[in-house]
Amino acid sequence: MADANSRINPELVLSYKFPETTYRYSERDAALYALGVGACGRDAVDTSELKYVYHENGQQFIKVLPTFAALSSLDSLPRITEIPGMEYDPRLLLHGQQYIEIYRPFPSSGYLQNKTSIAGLHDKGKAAVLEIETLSSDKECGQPMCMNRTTLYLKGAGGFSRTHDLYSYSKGPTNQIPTVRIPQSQPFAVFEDCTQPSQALLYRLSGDYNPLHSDPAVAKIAGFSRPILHGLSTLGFAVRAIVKCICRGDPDMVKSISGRFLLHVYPGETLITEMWLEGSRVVYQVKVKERRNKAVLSGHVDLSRLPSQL
Ligand SMILES: CCC/C=C/C(=O)SCCNC(=O)CCNC(=O)[C@H](O)C(C)(C)COP(=O)([O-])OP(=O)([O-])OC[C@H]1O[C@@H](n2cnc3c(N)ncnc32)[C@H](O)[C@@H]1OP(=O)([O-])[O-]
Repeated sequence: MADANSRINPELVLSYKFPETTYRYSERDAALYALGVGACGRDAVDTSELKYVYHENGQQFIKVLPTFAALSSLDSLPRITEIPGMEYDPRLLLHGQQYIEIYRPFPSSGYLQNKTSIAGLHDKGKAAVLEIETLSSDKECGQPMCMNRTTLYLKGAGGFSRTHDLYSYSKGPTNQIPTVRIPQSQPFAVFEDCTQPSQALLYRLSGDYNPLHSDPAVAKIAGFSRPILHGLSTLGFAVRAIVKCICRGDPDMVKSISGRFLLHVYPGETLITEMWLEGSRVVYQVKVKERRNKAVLSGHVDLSRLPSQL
């Protein structure tokens, strides 16, 4: 049920129109982001990852990781505090899911135009689930670059339905990402990676300054023993592992990404990404080694093609 700080009026919320925004990024932003999702974190001369942070071997531009596409939508998210009819406790907000479609590889710098809308609102009783969709296009030529659907899980903000049936609105039939079915078979590949104790402090410089990831007092109020890692950083680790192990290091093969955050990650923990191939779809799950291999993220990544030597 809703807590004292929460009250949601679905009609008012759904009538809200986000203003269009722009997002300009440079090669420095792309490199900083790559470090925030662990590129070269274990090996500063990793030949398959230097390209994300450095002009390796005379390469003219750095390469951009596919999950960088999620950053273009971040600007609109703080606006949800301004949505009329959307009263909730922002300290209890968690990132529930992320879905990204990539229409063209991101160049190492760019200028994007964002159109954002509400794609879903659901009453889960103990929580409200809000889905925000952002279509990003190249500001100069108008070509679509990517689409992000961000699902926010607002603890304590449920209980706003006016009938017995729980309120549920979706712009499309499949907005919410169901939990993926993890195959029983041995994974095709497994990749282990360490997040750094300072990982969230580094990742936040890519644009998500929520104090849940940096302030011990705020983390305690939200129910965590210390600041937790951004969900999008964990997702970045997972997709980087898939690019490394399945795409043979080619980030441009990634067409779409979906992920559901199942449990928080503490910076400094070890992430084990398991991957299964189902045609050109990679089903994956991420576990935390230090917490008895508990699953923290699962989802799938669709590839435009498979590498020839798989
Ligand atoms: C982006 C800006 C801010 C960034 C912040 C961060 O990075 S925070 C760091 C990154 N994020 C994190 O660290 C968050 C990690 N995740 C968690 O802590 C937990 O999964 C939880 C608290 C989100 C939900 O746990 P729980 O035990 O309270 O939930 P339950 O199993 O009892 O299900 C209740 C209902 O909700 C549904 N539902 C469930 N999960 C999700 C989901 N993820 N997503 C969407 N929906 C979800 C489920 O289907 C069910 O609906 P149904 O089927 O009845 O219609």
